[in-house]
Parts: sequence; structure tokens; C-alpha cells
Amino acid sequence: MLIIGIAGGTGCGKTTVVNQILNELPEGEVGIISQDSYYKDTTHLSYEERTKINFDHPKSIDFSLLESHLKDLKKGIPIHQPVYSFVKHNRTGDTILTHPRKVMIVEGILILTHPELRDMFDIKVFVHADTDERLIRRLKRDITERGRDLDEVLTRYQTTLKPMHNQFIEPTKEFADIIIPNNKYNTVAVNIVRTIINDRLYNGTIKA
Ligand SMILES: Nc1ncnc2c1ncn2[C@@H]1O[C@H](COP(=O)(O)OP(=O)(O)O)[C@@H](O)[C@H]1O
Ligand SMILES: Nc1ccn([C@@H]2O[C@H](COP(=O)(O)O)[C@@H](O)[C@H]2O)c(=O)n1
Repeated sequence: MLIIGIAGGTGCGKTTVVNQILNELPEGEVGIISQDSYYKDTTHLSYEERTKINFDHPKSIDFSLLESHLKDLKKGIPIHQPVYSFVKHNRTGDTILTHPRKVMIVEGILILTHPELRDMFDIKVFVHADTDERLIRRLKRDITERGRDLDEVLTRYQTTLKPMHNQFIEPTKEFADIIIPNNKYNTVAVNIVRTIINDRLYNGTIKA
């Protein structure tokens, strides 16, 4: 199994890059794990309390579950990936049955901060977009897709997102094997990653 970790600050385009990589690859050969699925379960908290969580700090992520799921997949064991709701700020209680694939992509803002997880990645990618670009994208996306308003996004940005990005996320760029500049759509870089995957898939250098 080839495991690719794709990190980068919120709004840099990780999900978009992953979808672009998957385009033109045969269905069923590549599996996806999103760090967002592994936000800690917060059922014991009220909605009001959940809104105050610092979701950009590594301690908000259940890394031990993520790590053990990845280990299971490596052993050929399917996992039940939790489904997360950005509207409820909590897991929904549903899971997605995720089968081991020849190539697994793990994406998320904090995945390179965790040494044990980082060591499991064969290729580490960091997607870069400028801070103002990421904030603009985040604003648009969170208002249209994640049930937020202008005030929520900007307050979260100032109080937790920006300081956590500078403290935890940006420094992990140094661990990356490949940095993808993504202020504009970067088809060249996406094609390079897709070529690496195709090479591993069809030249028999990895086992399922
Ligand atoms: N290169 C790009 N140029 C313009 N918009 C982009 C680009 N990449 C992603 N976006 C848009 O920015 C928003 C955030 O992208 P997304 O892939 O969800 O980022 P991430 O997963 O890193 O938070 C989405 O609305 C997406 O369509
Ligand atoms: N309930 C939550 C949980 C997380 N966030 C924000 O999501 C960002 C990470 O996801 P991306 O898809 O943008 O990489 C992170 O910056 C958290 O602030 C949230 O707003 N609400």
C-alpha cells in the first residue's frame, strides 16, 4: 500500500487537489481518509460549548483512532470512518465503510504535526496558497457549505485559526516531499502526483 499525506492550511485546496488527482484514475484503486472525520466526539458537550472548541489545535483530533485505522487498512482490514458534521460541530454517528486500497490518501490541516502518523506516509505533500486567498475561499465555502456567517468565520480566524496555523500547520511544510503552489489551479503539479500514483499502481512496485 502506498500512503500519501496531503496537508496545508484551511482553504488551500486540499480537497480540490485530491478530487483532481482522483479524476482519470480508475475507480476503486485509491481510497481517501479525511482528518476532518477524526475530530473528537463531543456528544457530551452542548452545541454552545462545541462552538467554542479550538478546531485548529492538534488536540481536537482523535489521532489515535486515525492512526489505528490506517494501521488496520495497511493490514488489509476495512475500517468504519466516522462522518463529521461541520454544522453540528460533531460526528453524526454514521460511518463510511472504507476498504483498503493500493493507494490511500490522507488529507487534513494537521496530519503532518503527528510524528507517528507522519512516519506512515510514503509521500508527504503540502498544498500552499497565500493567507488572504485561503481566507477568501474559507469565507465563501463556510458560508455556502458549512452553515456559517461572516462574523463566525472572521472571529474564528482571528482567535484560533490564524495563530494555530502559524504555530502548528505552517511549520510542517518542512516535512513535505512535494509542495504544490495552489494560488491558481495547478494542473501540472496534480498531473505529477497522479503520474507517481499510476507508476506505483501499474508498475507493480506496491502490493494491495
Ligand atoms: N486553486 C484554486 N483556485 C480557486 N479556488 C480554489 C482553488 N482550490 C480550491 N478552491 C476553492 O476554495 C475552496 C476551499 O477549497 P478546499 O479544496 O475545500 O480546501 P481545503 O480542503 O484545503 O480546506 C473551495 O470552494 C474550492 O472550490
Ligand atoms: N466543527 C468544525 C470543525 C472544523 N472547523 C474548521 O475546519 C478547518 C479544517 O477543515 P478544512 O477542510 O478547511 O481543511 C479548520 O480550520 C477548522 O477551523 C470548523 O470550522 N468547525
